[in-house]
Amino acid sequence: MAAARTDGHTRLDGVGKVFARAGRADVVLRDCSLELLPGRLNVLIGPSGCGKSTLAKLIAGYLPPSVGQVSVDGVAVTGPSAERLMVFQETALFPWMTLLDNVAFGPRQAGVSPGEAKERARKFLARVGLQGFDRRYPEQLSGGMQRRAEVARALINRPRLLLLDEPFRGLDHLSRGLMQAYFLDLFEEDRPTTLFVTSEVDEAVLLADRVIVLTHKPTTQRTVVEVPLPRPRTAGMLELEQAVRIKRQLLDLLHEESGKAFAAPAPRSAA
Ligand SMILES: Nc1ncnc2c1ncn2[C@@H]1O[C@H](COP(=O)(O)OP(=O)(O)OP(=O)(O)O)[C@@H](O)[C@H]1O
Repeated sequence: MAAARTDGHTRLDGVGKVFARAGRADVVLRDCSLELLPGRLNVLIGPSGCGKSTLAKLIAGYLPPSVGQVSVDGVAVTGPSAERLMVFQETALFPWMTLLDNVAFGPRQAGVSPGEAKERARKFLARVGLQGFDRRYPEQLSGGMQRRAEVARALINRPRLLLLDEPFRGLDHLSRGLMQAYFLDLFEEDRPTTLFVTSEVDEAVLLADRVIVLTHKPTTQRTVVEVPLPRPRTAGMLELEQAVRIKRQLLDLLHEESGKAFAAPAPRSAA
């Protein structure tokens, strides 16, 4: 296992996010302060609709905060950057490029020669079990394979920060398990600073070094739950007493926060 990366330290300080919807202010985040620790797999979990994707997009620089500041390694985030890469549920592979060209795209943009970029891309495709699929186009692959290619396409660039917004949502149980295993393998090799958004408690415990639990909307950090299970991780570890205990703790927190969401009146004021 390589040494963990030391960059990508991310902070949200007093962040608020308000959307205007049908003439009303929808306060999604309010006074939200939290940190993503470098070289660690930071998982973000919270009640349905609380603003997990919004938070990931603020860090990626796709959305500006209404108030407060987002910074990475002490530098304020003011827009998207190749140093902060985001993987979504929906495929973002270029449909007109082969898998190899899709994965080689980042290094090519960074000025790496075509031969070297393709060589590196082949290695990354092999690491996600897609050797032999170099010449296929995205539409010729299953959804799970497309997402594996996408994770390879992000990681090949060695971003300062890797953001994944429920990348395995909607996959069947077996495909999801396979994706998690490939992803763990990639993460444990390079230990990039990672934010992984999920709504699945099992997935959170299996992957995370630390789980950031969000409150109901208007959202802020409720608490951070450490997951001190050893690495490399395997799905079997979810049966360990320690894992079961953490899972129960997370479920209790989520039930509590989801319950509050039902009890709370619709927010009207700005953050
Ligand atoms: N671009 C936008 N314009 C207006 N409202 C938005 C926008 N993006 C998100 N919202 C609102 O912000 C709230 C939080 O949405 P978001 O998708 O961030 O939550 P989530 O926790 O990721 O949801 P889920 O659990 O369903 O994945 C929702 O009420 C949503 O309608």
